[in-house]
Amino acid sequence: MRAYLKKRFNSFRFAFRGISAAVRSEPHMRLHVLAAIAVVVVGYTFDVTKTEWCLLVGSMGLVVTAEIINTAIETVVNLVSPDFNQLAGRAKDLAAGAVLVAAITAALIGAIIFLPYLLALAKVYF
Ligand SMILES: Nc1ncnc2c1ncn2[C@@H]1O[C@H](COP(=O)(O)OP(=O)(O)OP(=O)(O)O)[C@@H](O)[C@H]1O
Repeated sequence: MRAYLKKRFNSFRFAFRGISAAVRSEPHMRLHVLAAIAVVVVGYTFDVTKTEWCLLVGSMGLVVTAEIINTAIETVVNLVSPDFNQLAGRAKDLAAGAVLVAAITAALIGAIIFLPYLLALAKVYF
């Protein structure tokens, strides 16, 4: 039982080490984290509903997850194919494409949620 718990604990430790490595090594990852903090601040400011929070949290999780997987793919490609190789390039382009799709999806969800709040605020002031 003790060995089992230690193994599970180590799995979490390695996973957190992976997240930390992505944040430290990837400028894009730091941008996603900053964007997520901004979304949380704006969400609190507008007092968005629970359903809207779920969509925002889901979107942020999607983008950060995609970026971590992209970083993992880039790392493996660099390991197995440090020299130019068409397939290596395609693998990296595909992984980067996944991040872009996740980011566009998150941006659209953010716009759908926040635009009505922003328009209501604009009506009060203008
Ligand atoms: N070994 C390779 N062979 C062929 N093309 C490559 C190779 N490495 C990179 N490329 C091409 O260059 C592009 C950029 O690669 P790079 O490793 O710099 O990724 P990046 O998106 O700039 O990563 P980062 O997130 O670190 O900024 C890839 O998407 C791919 O098209």
